[in-house]
Amino acid sequence: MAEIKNLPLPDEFLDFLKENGLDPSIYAMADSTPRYIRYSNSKLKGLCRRKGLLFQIYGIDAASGAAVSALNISFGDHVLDLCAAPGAKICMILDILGNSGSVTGVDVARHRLAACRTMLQKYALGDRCRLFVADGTTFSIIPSRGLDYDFNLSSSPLEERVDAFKEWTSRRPWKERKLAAKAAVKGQSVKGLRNPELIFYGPHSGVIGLTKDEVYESASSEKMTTEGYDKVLVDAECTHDGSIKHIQKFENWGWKTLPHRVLNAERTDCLTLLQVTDPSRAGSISFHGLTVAQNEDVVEQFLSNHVSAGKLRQHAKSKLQEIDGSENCPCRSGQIPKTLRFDPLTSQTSGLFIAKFKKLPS
Ligand SMILES: C[S@@+](CC[C@H](N)C(=O)[O-])C[C@H]1O[C@@H](n2cnc3c(N)ncnc32)[C@H](O)[C@@H]1O
Repeated sequence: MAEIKNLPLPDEFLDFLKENGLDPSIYAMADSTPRYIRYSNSKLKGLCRRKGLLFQIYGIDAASGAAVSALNISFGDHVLDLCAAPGAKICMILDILGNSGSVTGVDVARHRLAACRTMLQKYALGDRCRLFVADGTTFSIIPSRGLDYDFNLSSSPLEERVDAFKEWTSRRPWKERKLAAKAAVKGQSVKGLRNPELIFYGPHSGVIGLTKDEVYESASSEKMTTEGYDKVLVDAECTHDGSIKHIQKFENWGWKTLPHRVLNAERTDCLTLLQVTDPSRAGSISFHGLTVAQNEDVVEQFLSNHVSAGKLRQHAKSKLQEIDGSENCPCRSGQIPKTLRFDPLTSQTSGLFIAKFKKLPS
């Protein structure tokens, strides 16, 4: 593939970069962007013990890895990944948690989340994971904390609980699929998105033994705060101008389609809405665009909505946090202190912006 600096970037895109104070040379390292992998030491040891030299590795961009590290995941955390597909970050989160806590992955794109499910199964990481096709801006299902269904302690055995979830299988009975399709059509919201639809759950995700009403119960914002997630990752959709890999795809898609696909104003506005979504407890957000409008401006907007519990009571106070270990990352500070920018040229990653917030007690 030719170096990206020699690619025929359309004038509109060059103007866009200029307007945003971005130097087109940030795309010059396209051909030499290294491939990154992550492997888990404990897993490596365990697997090596059991299967000789076999060990498990998977690819993840270093900047994406930094977005997950920013969460400072602790043993037992219940983590919400609001834009989860196709799933590189959710794999890393599950890998860090091991046999503790849980992860709930949400994405509006069913086909992308189905690809995420395939990845979880391929890497055997789905044990404590649930995947919901849902709109992250309105998602309000709390984590299941009773993660192991206890047949002995339960007052009614699994078979007696009408509608109770049993072990997940990709081969759902025809009747169940028909009912789900009917419910999905009924549940169309004003935005045209379906009500949450559970498309995968692991054996220790807390779903088995619960009824549909229990699994899909929508929590009040108060309950979401007290019983919600310990960490939230919002890997928001954006124009993707910061992603080298995305820009390279226009070689196949045609450069003329770039202004429509990347710079479409309506799309950008709608995405900004997601980017100001309130993470329910503590979380990091990461964006793949490089413009100030998609990054620092969103952080400013978020903070102004959350700066004072008294000012806007529907939002709890939030504070920007320092990202631990950032001194060892190939990134620089964003225009707002404590935020990080990985541009493709200096970081040799595919490009990312990261901000970390902590919800403060009101
Ligand atoms: C940058 S990708 C996420 C990449 C993913 N975190 C990973 O590590 O592979 C952004 C995702 O956000 C999803 N998305 C966009 N709007 C959404 C919304 N309102 N609610 C949930 N997901 C949304 C898109 O479908 C897309 O899969």
